[in-house]
Parts: sequence; C-alpha cells; structure tokens
Amino acid sequence: MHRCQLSAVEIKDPSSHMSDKQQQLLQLKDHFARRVYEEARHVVNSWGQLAEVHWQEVWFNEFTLAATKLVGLAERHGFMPLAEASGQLVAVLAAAEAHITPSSDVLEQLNTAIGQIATACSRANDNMALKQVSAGRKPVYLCFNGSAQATLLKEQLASFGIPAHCFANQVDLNEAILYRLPAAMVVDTDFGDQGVALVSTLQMDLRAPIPVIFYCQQTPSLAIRLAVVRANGIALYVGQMDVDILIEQLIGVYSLRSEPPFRVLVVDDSRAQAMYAERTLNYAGLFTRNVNDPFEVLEVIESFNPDAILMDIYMPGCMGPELAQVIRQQDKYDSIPILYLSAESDIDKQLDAVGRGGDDFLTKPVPKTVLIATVLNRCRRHRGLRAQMIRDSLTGLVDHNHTLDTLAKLIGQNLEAALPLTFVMIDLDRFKQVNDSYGHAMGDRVIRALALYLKQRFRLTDVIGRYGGEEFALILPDTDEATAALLLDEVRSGFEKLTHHQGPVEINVTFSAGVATWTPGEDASALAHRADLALYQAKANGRNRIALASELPH
Ligand SMILES: Nc1nc2c(ncn2[C@@H]2O[C@H](COP(=O)(O)OP(=O)(O)OP(=O)(O)O)[C@@H](O)[C@H]2O)c(=O)[nH]1
Repeated sequence: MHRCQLSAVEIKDPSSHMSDKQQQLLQLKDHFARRVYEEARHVVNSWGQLAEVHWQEVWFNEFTLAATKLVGLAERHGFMPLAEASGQLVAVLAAAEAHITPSSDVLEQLNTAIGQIATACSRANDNMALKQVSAGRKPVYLCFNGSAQATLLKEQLASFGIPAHCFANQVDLNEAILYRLPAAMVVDTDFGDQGVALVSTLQMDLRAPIPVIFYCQQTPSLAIRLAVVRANGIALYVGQMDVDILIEQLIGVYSLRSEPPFRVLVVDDSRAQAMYAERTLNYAGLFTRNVNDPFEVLEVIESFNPDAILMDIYMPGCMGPELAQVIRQQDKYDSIPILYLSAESDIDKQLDAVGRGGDDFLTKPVPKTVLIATVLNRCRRHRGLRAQMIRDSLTGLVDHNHTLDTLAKLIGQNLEAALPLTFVMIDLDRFKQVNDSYGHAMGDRVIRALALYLKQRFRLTDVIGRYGGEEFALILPDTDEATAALLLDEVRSGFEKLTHHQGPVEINVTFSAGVATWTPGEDASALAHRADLALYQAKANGRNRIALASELPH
C-alpha cells in the first residue's frame, strides 16, 4: 500500500492533558448539547410537517410545545443564539392560530425563525465545537456481511462528523434498533441473505420510514429494484460503492433544513384576486408577495427574488404580456417563469400572451389544486435550471462568478449594518503532484472531498464556492477575521487527517488559506485581492497554514 504524506503537521488531542474531573465536565456538556440539539432538530422537523397536515390543531399545539421547550433548554444550558431564535418563534406562534393557514408575512417570520434555529445549530464557530454537534447526531447503521467494507466506511463517515455503527448480523441490528433508531441505514442487499426484505419488515413498524441506501454487488434483477423502492430505499448502488456520493447523500439526510420555500410574486390590480391566489399558494407552504401596481414590479422582483410570477392580463396602464416583455428585457430575469392567470377565454389571445414572454396560461376560475400544482412545477424547474447554471458540476458548489456576485451583494447589504464580513481563499497544496503521481481521477476525488468537507463544516448562511480548479472561496457573513482564522485552522487540521482512497492507494492532502475581512469602502474585487495576497503568503510561509490579510507586510 502506498502512502503519501504531502504535508505534515503534528496535532495533539487537547483532551489528553485534562484531569478526570475536566473530562467528566466535558462529557456532561456533550450530553446537554445532545439534548438541546435533538430538541432543535425536532422543532425544525415538526415545522416541515405542519404545512402537510394543514395546520391541524393537534400538530400546531405539539409544535408550539416543542418550541417552548427548546427556549427553556437552550437558555438553561447557555445556547444563547438558539434561545433567542426559538424565543422569536414562540412569539410569532402566539399570534398565529391553529387551523388557519398563516398569511405570507407570518409564514415568512416563522420560516426566518426556523432558519435561525437551523443556523444556530450548524454554527461551527459558536462555543460548541463540531464534535459536540455531531455527538447529538443519530448514528447511521451500516449492515454488511463482511466487516472490512463497513469499517472503512465508518472511518470515512467519522471524518465528516457522521457517527456510524457496523452490524454483521440481523440479531444485533434488531436489538440496536429497539434501543435507538438511526438517521439512515446503508444495507447490502445480501445482508443476512435478505437485506431488502429485512428493511421492508422493519419500515412497517415505524411511523416515519428510515432513509435506506442499498448496495448490491451483482447487477440487480428488476424484482430487487422494485423491492428496494417498496422498502423506501432512497438509492441503490451496484458494484463498487462511491464513498463521496454516499457521504453527500448522508449529509443531505442530516441537513437541518432542506430548500427554502418557493417564492411567488402575484401581479394583479385586483386586491381580492391577488389575495385569493396568495392564500391558495400559502396553503401549500409557498411564500407570496403581491403587487397591485404593475409599475412597481421591477423593484419588487429585485428585492423579493421570486421563483415564479403569477400575472393578470388586463391591468390599468400596462397589459400583462407587455409587462412580461419588459421583465424579459433584462437577462438576469430571463429564466423566471411567468404564468398568466386570467378570465380571458379566447385561445388566440391566450396564445399571443404566452408567445410574448409567458410560460403558461391558467384560465379563471382555476381549481386550487391545479393552481398549486402548476406553480409548484414551474418553481421546481426554475430552481433546478438555475442550479445547473451557477453550480460547478464536479462539486455542486457555486461557481467563481456567482461567488463574486454574492460577495458584492452582501457587501452592498452590509453597508449600513457594518457587520464583519470575511472572505477566504483556499488552495490545495502541491496539487499538481497529486495529479501527476496518482492521476486526474484521484485529483478529482480530493477536490470533491474538500467540497463536502467545507459543506459539512460551515453554516447555511455561509457561501462556499469553487473559485477555480483547485481553489475554493468562502464568504462568511457576521464573522470577524480572528474567528474565521480559528475556524479555518480547525478545518485545515481536520482535512489533513482525512485519507483519500483509490484502490490500494491512500493519500493525505493539505490546503492553505488566505483570510481577509471587509473594511468599509472596499469593493468585492479589492477584498478578494487581499484574500488572494494572504493566500500567497500562506503558500510562501510553507503551506498547510492560514494567513491573515491584516498581518501582511505593507
Ligand atoms: N484533478 C484535477 N486537477 C485540477 C483541476 N483543476 C486544476 N487542477 C490541477 O491543479 C494543479 C494546480 O497546480 P499549481 O497551480 O501548479 O499548484 P500546486 O501544485 O497546487 O502547488 P501550490 O499551489 O503552489 O501548493 C494543476 O496541475 C491543475 O491541472 C480539476 O478539476 N481536477
């Protein structure tokens, strides 16, 4: 087995110097952290279910109870950002009513509070270390007949903060499941000779199915594929398992919040009509904003950033199709779907409207279910296409242009608040050597691993971009230079310990980073330039280190 240590730094485990008492205290803190984070997770998950059950009283009450409990727990154990966010949630809930779908404004306030709870949980630079966050995580159960593959997988998952337990037989698995349900399972279809049937039986007894990823060594028959679907399998891998893809999927299972709700702009001069469309869409959990004066549309599109526009045809001073053409004049709005909602029943006029910048035509009166389904479909396609446009295909991260655009936008928003905003450039060390010695495929594997590692370590509000080939960029809002440097150093030291496998080859790779915090008056490119200079300094100082722009020689 080849082993290549491209750069090495000795890192000691800080807990090795602690007394027994200090260790006990740390364990106790771990325990409380777990309780607080599990409660927060419960609140976030219940929120997802509330819209599905149409705000039924019993769910609403359970959700309110969970949020109230979280405030108490978070306050008692000193998780102040979490206590504050859940306190806001309880305050908004007090003004909402069970049974009644909240208005878009209230929905947005609730969602903001939930977002803050999720963010507070995933803040790696809070007082809580990542280790403690992952201690609160439910484990993944790995079920393979042989132990070698499961052990390797367990080690890799641990590097990403995902706890896992291996099971070699059905009896041990059943016992473990009685004790604690896993966050997800990875199961060999041959596990105990009948992996899929086993999972199927298990899922029947559960209120909510466990996400299961199946793995099949031989090409599976259609019967097996069908059985996997029926056992709630979220994926089926055949042959060699790609650990990176598996980890990405598991990170998805763990992520506290999925996609933010879709946003729909309703343009109608009739307030009553606009309100009807809004209520219908709010009922399905979509955010809406309405504009009654067509001349205000451009301004609202810029601030509201809709995933779709629902537009009337006949409005005073400006027809819907004319407005659609005005919107389409700007490239950046070209991909937003525009759906007309009108009583116009003349097919020629409908076709003309769709021909002039529209995507669909819905004739009033439109059944609520049709309106919801059509708008949801358009929103989903829009998000999907946009993600393809701005994301890098190897890592799924946003590309160079989008990173810089976002930086400029955040600087613009930050002008008044003047909160710290930090930009970081990261570059893999001696990466040419990795490609030259082990091939491009291994290089790509390392790039994907770093992307996953960063996604796992940073908050939902942080922006992670692939800046160039082996270069990454981070935008860390509300983070000062010293905090960013500490955080980056922790990530640097974790990443260098991560082993990248390809066949019999195992390597470790390091990175260097340059950190620069925005100074008032500075634009995005000047800030990025300072981060780049700091990165250059980190490389010049020997690599596998972090350099700060503020400490650069003038
Ligand atoms: N596998 C792979 N390699 C890439 C990709 N993009 C860029 N590279 C390679 O990354 C290497 C970057 O090499 P250099 O800029 O010379 O720097 P380095 O070897 O990393 O050395 P230092 O940055 O000075 O530590 C080049 O060999 C590029 O071909 C990619 O998407 N996949």
